[in-house]
Amino acid sequence: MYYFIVNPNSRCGRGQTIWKKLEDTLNASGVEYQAFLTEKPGDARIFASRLTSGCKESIVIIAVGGDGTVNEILDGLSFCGSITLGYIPAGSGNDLARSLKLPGNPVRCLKKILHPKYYKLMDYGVLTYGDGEVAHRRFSVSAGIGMDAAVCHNILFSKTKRLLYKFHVGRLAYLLVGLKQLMLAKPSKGYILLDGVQKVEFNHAYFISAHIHPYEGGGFKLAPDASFEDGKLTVCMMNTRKKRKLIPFLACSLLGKRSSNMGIRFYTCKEIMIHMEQPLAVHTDGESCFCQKDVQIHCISKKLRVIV
Ligand SMILES: Nc1ncnc2c1ncn2[C@@H]1O[C@H](COP(=O)(O)OP(=O)(O)OP(=O)(O)O)[C@@H](O)[C@H]1O
Repeated sequence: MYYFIVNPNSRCGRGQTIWKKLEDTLNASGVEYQAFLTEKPGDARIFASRLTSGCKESIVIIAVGGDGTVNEILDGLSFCGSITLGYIPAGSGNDLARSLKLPGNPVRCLKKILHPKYYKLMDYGVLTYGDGEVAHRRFSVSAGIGMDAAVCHNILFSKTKRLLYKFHVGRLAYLLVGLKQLMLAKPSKGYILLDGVQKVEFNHAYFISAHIHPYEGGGFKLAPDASFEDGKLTVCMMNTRKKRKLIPFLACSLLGKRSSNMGIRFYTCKEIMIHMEQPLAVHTDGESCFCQKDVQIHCISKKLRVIV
């Protein structure tokens, strides 16, 4: 039995069309499946939780949607028995699919899942935040604080994105929101603590992102060396006095090239504590974790079995 968790609203409604095609293929192939369609944010987490809590048997869950849908599913999983995750990208950014090199065609992706040849044990990250009540949120691709998260927050509630998708230029929304946030962005003082021992202070950080996979924000290769199988986070920190230095860095990232920008620093660690002097936007896989001054992020090694 295959369990599908589908976000019909992903890519501004394209998820619904993609699911129709997948349903036709599934019905024609005669495989046994059950589908759960989300109606609102948070539903994918509830479905994943219901399917896995207390389940000691092997289970295959297939996510149909964007990185946000995978994020919610991962966040809802109870690792009681053996869980295998299949993923059919139907979102706007699809950074996980890009990194795993999954087929762009949803039906081809489905066939790959129904006849799997390769599996990978993937790391995932956990972000911890909150002063009084501490909250945890898992992520599969990346988590960040600062400008990158502000872009994600803005995109989540953007009306322009929906309009641009109607004209098939949805990715332009990321660029426009990115430019707006670039103009608004203010650097912050603070420090990071790597693996509880290495403290690094900074005065002009625009964002700090911790990666399991190299991409973020719909194709920005912020952490080219990130590996999802090394049990570690690759941390990317943009710390510069000159805001204009962000432009060549982001342009190189979008082109998938390595930047020689002096303001960018990379670290590898199992866990990181980030302190910012003022509350800044925080995201996990593009999903909002509100504004925070302090967050902790750690990596769980090779826990999630994924069909690739
Ligand atoms: N039925 C629904 N209606 C409205 N929002 C939904 C629904 N189901 C899920 N969501 C929310 O939609 C958001 C985005 O979903 P998702 O990431 O799958 O698509 P996307 O934003 O198009 O893709 P990407 O994250 O790859 O850019 C998530 O925050 C999720 O909680």
